[in-house]
Formats: sequence, C-alpha cells, structure tokens
Amino acid sequence: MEATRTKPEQQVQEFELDISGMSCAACALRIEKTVGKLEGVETVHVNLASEKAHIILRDDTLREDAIIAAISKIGYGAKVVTKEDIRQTRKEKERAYQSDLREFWLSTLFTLPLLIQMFVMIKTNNSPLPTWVSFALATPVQFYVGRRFYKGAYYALINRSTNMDVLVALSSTVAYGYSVILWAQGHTELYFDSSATVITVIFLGKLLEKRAKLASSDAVSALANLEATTAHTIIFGQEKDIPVANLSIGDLVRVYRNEPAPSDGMVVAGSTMMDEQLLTGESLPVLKGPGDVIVGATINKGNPILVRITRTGEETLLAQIMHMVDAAQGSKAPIQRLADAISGIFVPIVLFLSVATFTFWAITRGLDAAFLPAVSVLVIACPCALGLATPTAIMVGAEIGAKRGILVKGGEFLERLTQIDTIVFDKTGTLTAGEMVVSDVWPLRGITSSTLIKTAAAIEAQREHPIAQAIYQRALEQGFTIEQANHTEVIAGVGVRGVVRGKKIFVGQPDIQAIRFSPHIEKQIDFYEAQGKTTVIVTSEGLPMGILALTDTIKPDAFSTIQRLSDISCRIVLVTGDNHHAAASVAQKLQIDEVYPSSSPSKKAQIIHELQTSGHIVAMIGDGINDAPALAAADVGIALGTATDVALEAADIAIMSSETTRVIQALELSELTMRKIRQNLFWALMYNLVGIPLAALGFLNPMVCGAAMALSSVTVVVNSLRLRQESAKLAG
Ligand SMILES: Nc1ncnc2c1ncn2[C@@H]1O[C@H](COP(=O)(O)OP(=O)(O)OP(=O)(O)O)[C@@H](O)[C@H]1O
Ligand SMILES: [Cu+]
Ligand SMILES: [Mg+2]
Repeated sequence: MEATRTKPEQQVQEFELDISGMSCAACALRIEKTVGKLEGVETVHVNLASEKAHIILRDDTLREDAIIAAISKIGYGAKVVTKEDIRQTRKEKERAYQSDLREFWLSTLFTLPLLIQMFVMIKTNNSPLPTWVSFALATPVQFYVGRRFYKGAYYALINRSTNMDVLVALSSTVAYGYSVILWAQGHTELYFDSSATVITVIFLGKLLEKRAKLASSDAVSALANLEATTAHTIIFGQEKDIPVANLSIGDLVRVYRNEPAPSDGMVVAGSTMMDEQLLTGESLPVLKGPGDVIVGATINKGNPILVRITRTGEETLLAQIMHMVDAAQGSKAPIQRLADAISGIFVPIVLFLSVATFTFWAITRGLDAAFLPAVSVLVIACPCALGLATPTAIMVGAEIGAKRGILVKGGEFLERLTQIDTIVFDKTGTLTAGEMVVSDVWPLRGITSSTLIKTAAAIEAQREHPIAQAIYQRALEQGFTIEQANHTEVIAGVGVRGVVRGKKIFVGQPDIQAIRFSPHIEKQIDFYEAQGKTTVIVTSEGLPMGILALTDTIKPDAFSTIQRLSDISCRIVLVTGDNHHAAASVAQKLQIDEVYPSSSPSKKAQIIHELQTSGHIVAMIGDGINDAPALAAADVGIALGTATDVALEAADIAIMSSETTRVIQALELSELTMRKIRQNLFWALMYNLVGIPLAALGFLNPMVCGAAMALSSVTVVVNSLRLRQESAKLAG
C-alpha cells in the first residue's frame, strides 16, 4: 500500500519500527494487515529487506507501544528506531567486522602453510609438512571459521531451500573428510589445503561485502560523530550548557566559532559562514544571516550566532539522513533479486553436476579417482561472486553518492533511475533559487503597508517556505519587531493561517475558493501575476488586508540541467502550486513545454499517477516542503536542497545541495552503477560456466578451484571499487 505522506509540520506522527522475526513476504503482509487494522493508523509500510515498518498515525490517540504490542502478539519483535540505535547498530557492525577481520587473519595464518606445502608438493613431489600438522591446521579452519557456513546451510536446509552456505559447507566438508580417509589409508596426497582455502577465501568475500556496506555508511557516521553533544542555551539572558538531547523547539542557543550547530534552527541574531560540507558535499561555507535556516551538525566558521531551535531529535535533517542510509543498507535492488534467484537454482544444479561427475568417474576410473573432480565441481561452482556482484557495486555507488551529497535510500532507486523517461519538476526552491524577495506591497485602503508586512511576517515567522522567508526578511529589513502569532498552521501548498492580536489571519494563495475578492483586487493580482510574480493575499477575519507580490530567480544551473535532460530525450514537466503566469514565465525561460500550474500537493501526485498509467517511468524532483505526496507517488522521488523540513522519508533520493546539476550526477551515477553490476554478473557467470566443465573433466584440482573462486570474488569486488575512479568524471 502506498503511503500517502502528509506534512511533518502538521504534527502527524510518523515513525519507524525495527521488525525482527520476519522470514518471508507473507510475514510482512501479515504485519501490515494487523497494524493497518488498528484505528488511528493512517498507513503502514513493512519493508522485508530492511526489516523496517514505516507507520503514519492520523492522530495521536494511538501510542507506539500499542502498535508494538499488536505486532508482538502475532509473533514478531518490534522496537522504535532512534538515532541512537542507528549509531549503536553502526558501532556493533563495526565491532563485528573487526572481530571477523581478526578471525580472517587467523584463518589465513592456518591456511598459508597448507598452500605453501601444496606448491612445494607440485614442485618436489614430497610434502614438507607431516600429515598430522596439515590436519591440525585444517581442522580449526574447517570447524571454527567454517561454523558460520554450517549454520547458514542448516537454516537453509530446514527451510527446504539451498544457498551458497550449503555449497561451501558441503564442498569443504567433503574435501576435509576425504583427506581424513586418505590419511587413514596411509596416502600422503591429501586435500586439507583445499578445504581450508575454500573456507578462508569465501570468508574473505563476506568480509569485503561487510566492508563495502560499512563504507557506504561511513559518510553518515562521520556526520553522527560530528554532531554536537552540548548546547549553549540562553535562558533569561544567562548562558547555560545543556546536553543536546534536552533541547526543545523554541530554545535559544548560541553557536560559537568552529562549533557544530546543536540542532536544526533559524538564525535570530548575528551572521556567519556555515560549513555544510558533510551534509551537502558543498566545499564552500554558506552565508547565514537572521531568518536563515541552520542545519544541525553544520559547523560555524565565523562569528557566534543566536539560533532558535526549530527541530530536535528524530525530526532533525541529520536524523532523517541517518535513517535514510540505514534503510539503504537493507534494501535489495531488483537486479540483486535476479542474482539471488540464479544462485538459488544454481546450487541444486551444481549439486546434481557434482554427483554426475562423481558417478561418471567412479564408473570409468574407479572410486578414488571420482572424489577429486566431484569436490572440484562443488568448490569452483560456489556462486559467491554472484552473491557479491550486485551489493558491492550498489554499496560503492551509494558511498560515492553520499560523498557528493546524493543520498540514495536503496539500491533499487539507483536501478530505477536508469529507467526514467519523464522528470517532473517542482518550481520554487527546485528550479528557482527559492530565495524569494517581496517585490510589491499593496495594502487596501485604511491599511498601512507596514501593518500589512508586520501581520504577514508574524504568521510566517519560523516557517521555512521560501515565501515565508521572504516576508520575514522584508519585515526584518524594515526593522519591524515581529509580533508573536499563535495557533499558526500551514495548509500545504495553500498558505498559512494563525491568530495575531486576536484576529484570525491568513496569508497565502489568492485564488482559494472560499474567498472571492472585489474586481479591483483581482485586477491587481492579475497585474502582478502577469509579470510572472507570485502573489499572496493577506486576510484578517476573512476580509482582505492587501496583496504581497514576490519574485524569485531561476537557478543559473537550471538552464543547462534542463537542456541536458532534454538532450537525453527526457520528457520534462513543470508542476507547481503557483499561479499560471509565474509558472509560464519560468517554463518559457527554461523551454519547458509541459506546465501544470496551481496544482495542490495532492493534484501533483495525481498528475504523476496519470503519467505513470500512460506508461511512463516518472521521477519527481521537489524541495520537499509540500511535495511529499508527489515524491512518494513517483517511481523515484528526489528531494533537492537542504531545507530542514524536506520530507526525506517521502523521497527515495535526497540531494543535499540545491544545485540542479546534482540531478544529472545522480542519473550518471546510476548508469555507472548498473553497468558495473552487469559487468560483475557477467564475470561471475562466465567464470562458473568455464570453470565447472574444466573441473568436471578433472583438469582442475580442488585447490586450484578454491584459488580460482577466490579470484572471482576478489575480481568482482575490485571491479566494483573501480567505480570510484570511474565516477571521478561525473558531471562537475
Ligand atoms: N508559507 C506560505 N505563505 C504564503 N503562501 C504560501 C505558503 N505556502 C504556500 N503558499 C501559497 O501556495 C502556493 C503554492 O505553494 P508552494 O509554492 O509551496 O507549492 P509548490 O507546488 O511547491 O509551488 P512551487 O512549484 O512554486 O514550489 C504558493 O504560490 C503560495 O501562493
Ligand atoms: Cu513468513
Ligand atoms: Mg515547492
């Protein structure tokens, strides 16, 4: 079920649960049904790969623990995922990786002498190591290091399926067992080296996979480490240090030079340069003055500033980014399902081939000659390269993206991005700089323009919408003191309403049905809009106070981006909530011929659905302020820009910088990654198709097979890592 997300601003409860105990899609569906039935639940989305449930509550009648209880009643575990958890799990993953790494070196230490002995044996035909030493070396590798393969094989077999672990456990056990038998019969030509090599090498493959996964979340853990721990709050003029966890919305904090901002907020005094490098990949620090949005964990490179906190804890941009990358770890790209499917049927076929080989040799050349080729087939056919082909490429691709401020929620979005044929753009903040300026103030008779501006600014204070920022700036520039409005509430894509000095005020779209204005107001609105300006009406108790017109500038890089997208025959559509004049003037300058003006957030999503039903694969690029439904509806939702209330959970890809060229980079990165995956799959399959016959015909002995298979895994990982060099030439 598609989650239709609504604005976080409306205090709608959205949260994620870590689900444990799911083993198949049936489990995920059962959980969705059970939770979906609970009243107060808007939507529930269970992702089997990342083992996460995304839940949106209509209101706050229902508490998380009620949902957790419902899930555990049907036999699954559930717990709320917090930023701390992600940090913890990341630390656990790091520790687990380190202990595996130590174990790998130990396994290599035991395996090397066996390999050396094998080479000496080939040369001088006598083994330097006494047999019991080979046995003593191979046994711990087989049963201690190999335990993970036995465990994997056991779970696969009791679920009546087979996987790579079955192959590894079987081939190494046969080689080991066979060597023990030979040893008992007094032979010296044993195969302890091949059983040890198989285990050690495949273990290496799994380690490389873990390493790649950790690398992609390196960028995020760098962020997490950078996060401030204490905040300098100002209470009644006194500065007091408190832990960041105790911050609440509305707190006033001072951010000193070379300190990270403790959380998301808005500058109320002072101006400085903030280094957003880790968030946006932007190397240059960005100027931030009163009214500007500050993102937590970005570093103050200039004078101290006073910031009012607008978001804390899980709501901050940083927390949302950590959730995103965390979700990326678990997701599976469709092409990976293909690889899993192949290795799924692959294993039974190989088992059959190995038995066939054994039978063939037993008949033609007797039992002793039958073991080797049969074991060789098992060893060489291990599809670990197949298992690595996709995840390593996706991990490296995601890591490259993360370093450029392009956060990909999961492999499937990199893949789907390559299939896009239509791109829907939002206007303000996406194609236009989103730094709007109030160009005209038109108060009605009896109202002064300063009253008009002050009233509007009071309602728009603390809002992150470009229109709100522009009105707030204008009030600041004119040195007005901004009054306190209360019960302010955003109506996504329409405007903002609230109460100022006891009067109900609305600031927003003039053509909302509820109110009809007198002809001379309509005329004035048309006059401004004809100039391509965005107009907002200010009403008090339903009666118009006046009009504010705002202008916006098109981003300089938008021209080349649109040009390049149409060059790769991408259909470009502009969908905006703004009036048709403003939309037309932007579209005409950017040569976009399809424009849908005055589209409400839900209308945007509907337009995307219509495009999809007519057979198009659609990407939506929005600034996320009220594009969440459209971002969720699109095949790939791309949130552009670092506005802190960007609805990351609605987006599949979040581009932290506001440059539209990053969209081109994301497209190119997805092309590169998919090409890399196809290459890897090709090599993995080729090596198997060549290796299996050679092994079956007795040309290869188990050691050579083990080494060859190791080579194939390492080839795939190295090939994936080469993505780093290849991506260096991505659109600058
Ligand atoms: N905070 C606000 N203050 C005043 N008016 C607003 C506000 N938010 C939205 N509006 C009104 O609603 C219209 C559409 O809102 P918004 O710009 O968020 O929609 P959109 O679809 O994102 O448009 P765009 O394509 O320009 O980004 C605006 O042109 C404006 O008239
Ligand atoms: Cu199940
Ligand atoms: Mg917008």
